[in-house]
Amino acid sequence: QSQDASQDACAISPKAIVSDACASYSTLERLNRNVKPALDELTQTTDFFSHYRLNLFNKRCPFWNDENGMCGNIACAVETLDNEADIPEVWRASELGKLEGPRAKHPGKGVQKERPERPLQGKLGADVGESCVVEYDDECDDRDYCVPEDESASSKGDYVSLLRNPERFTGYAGDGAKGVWDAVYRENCFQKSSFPESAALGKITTPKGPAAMDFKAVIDAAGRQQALEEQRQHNPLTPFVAKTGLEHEDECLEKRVFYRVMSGMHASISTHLCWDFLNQTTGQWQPNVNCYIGRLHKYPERISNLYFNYALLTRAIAKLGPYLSRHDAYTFCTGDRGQDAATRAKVLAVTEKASSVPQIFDESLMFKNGEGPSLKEDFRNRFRNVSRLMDCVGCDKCRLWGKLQTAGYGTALKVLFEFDNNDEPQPPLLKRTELVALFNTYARLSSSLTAIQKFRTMVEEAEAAVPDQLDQGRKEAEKPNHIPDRAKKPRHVIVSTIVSTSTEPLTPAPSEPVEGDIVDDHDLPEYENNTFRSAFDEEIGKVMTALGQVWDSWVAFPRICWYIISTELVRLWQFYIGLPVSPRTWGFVRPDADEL
Ligand SMILES: Cc1cc2nc3c(=O)[nH]c(=O)nc-3n(C[C@H](O)[C@H](O)[C@H](O)COP(=O)(O)OP(=O)(O)OC[C@H]3O[C@@H](n4cnc5c(N)ncnc54)[C@H](O)[C@@H]3O)c2cc1C
Repeated sequence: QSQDASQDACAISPKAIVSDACASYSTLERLNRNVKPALDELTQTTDFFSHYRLNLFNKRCPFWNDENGMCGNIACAVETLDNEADIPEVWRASELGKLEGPRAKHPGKGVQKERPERPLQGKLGADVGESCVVEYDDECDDRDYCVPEDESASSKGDYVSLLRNPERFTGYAGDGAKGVWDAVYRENCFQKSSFPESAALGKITTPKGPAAMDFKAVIDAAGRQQALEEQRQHNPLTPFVAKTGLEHEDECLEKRVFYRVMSGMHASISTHLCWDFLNQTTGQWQPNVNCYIGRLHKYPERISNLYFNYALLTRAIAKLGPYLSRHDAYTFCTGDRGQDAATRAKVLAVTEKASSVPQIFDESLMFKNGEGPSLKEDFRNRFRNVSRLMDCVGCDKCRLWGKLQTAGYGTALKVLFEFDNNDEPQPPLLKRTELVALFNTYARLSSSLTAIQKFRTMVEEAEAAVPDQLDQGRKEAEKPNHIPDRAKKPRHVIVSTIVSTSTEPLTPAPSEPVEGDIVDDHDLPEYENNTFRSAFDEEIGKVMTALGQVWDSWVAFPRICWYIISTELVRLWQFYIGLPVSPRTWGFVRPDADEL
């Protein structure tokens, strides 16, 4: 397809290229409703796609000493959840972040050669056909966007069950988590002129090499990111305006796409942790609207990036369909033909549905014009650095999903940019881990889209409920950012009944309305502290009013005494000289409860 034709096809607005994906929000939501059942079926009912191999424990963070950021140690847990000692052990951050279920080690080369029919050394569980899970060692490819899992580790890692370790709230927060996100966004600083190629983070080849210095070299760029963030905070609360990444508008498409992929991944993780949030008061897993408002609803651009990622992955999956059906090399369960055919059918059901919206994202526009071609290598190296950064995530479950999702996006980029490369007619074959990561990342985005829609409904319901109860004028004056008080209240958000539109696996709908939130105020994100601040201000206001009343009564006291004495003297005189006595005009009255 020609570039001009695709530009026309994308021309949904005068600034067509800025919107980057050629589909509206509602089109993507409709598509998601169509694809999601098949995608859930694939990722939740097949052994092949519900187990992932990764090196979770044997790789150290190559960029800094990450010991302080580890959620496994109690210091991190105390940092994120105050009074942790008072919380039952199973709800502590260090526990929530742990992996569950049996794990099996990747077989060594010798074992693979000797006993290919029964390759795993560990046990994954009775229901798992091992031949559907194992991955044979493949050579790495220059065209990879992620670092191979065994790059710096002696072990090839473990297979873990994704179903037994859902992505959800873990309590991982504080400097460790923030440091990783900051470093991820710093990778977006493509500054070829001021950032020499030799210092590019993508050139890091050894852990603990020049990387730490390079991070310092780009620290200025973080200031710009902060400025953008402040700019974002002033966005009006209209989450679905077509205002997609405007602050990146001056950048070329490639740089914008890089930022969007990172931000969209971050938004998806935030969505899942808000949707599957642990209420430590009741012990229930449930959506936390307040968390959603603070992390996503107030930032339409983040939601837009999430939708952009959905479009990007949809395009990659659709593009992969013909390759998966054509190439015999893709077997999903070696040694079990029946299961192989069943899994293949489920894969193709997803790729077929994903192909139902053509022109969803046009990758042919990337790395073509201007500085585009020279950016490709840089883009790939930066993406590899992000995948290395995932080893700095100090919480097992978060690291699992962080690694899986970066690998998933890396695979999508590989499919988009390397599969029809005219210079290299032979497309690279995908490894098992890449396929599993790609489809599970797509499933994550799919769940995020569903959760975002439900969250939006909850906020709308909360907004609609407020005018009945409050005077409209007072409400507008009191509501910062037009978020209803009920929706903003930090510790007592009532989650209204969730309208279920699909067989959403993430939805732990509460049986009855319960209060949300568990984090203590000093560690709360800004949005939650804002509400604490307003409550504090309100209390101070009441104290000041009370002090004013006490002061007024002290000032009035001599006057009141004089009034009582003088009227009583008049009444006494009237009585003494035989006149009718005037009725008493004062008395002792107890204040009622409201006045107190
Ligand atoms: C790879 C990774 C995986 C994680 N997985 C989990 C998990 O599974 N469960 C869990 O409970 N926690 C997880 N965390 C932690 C979680 O993402 C947050 O870091 C944590 O909840 C603290 O949130 P926060 O409000 O301080 O801001 P953070 O989410 O840490 O964000 C840091 C800063 O980045 C900016 N920002 C936030 N969102 C976006 C966005 N979408 N786009 C652009 N900028 C943004 C904001 O300026 C914000 O202040 C993970 C962290 C990482 C690094």
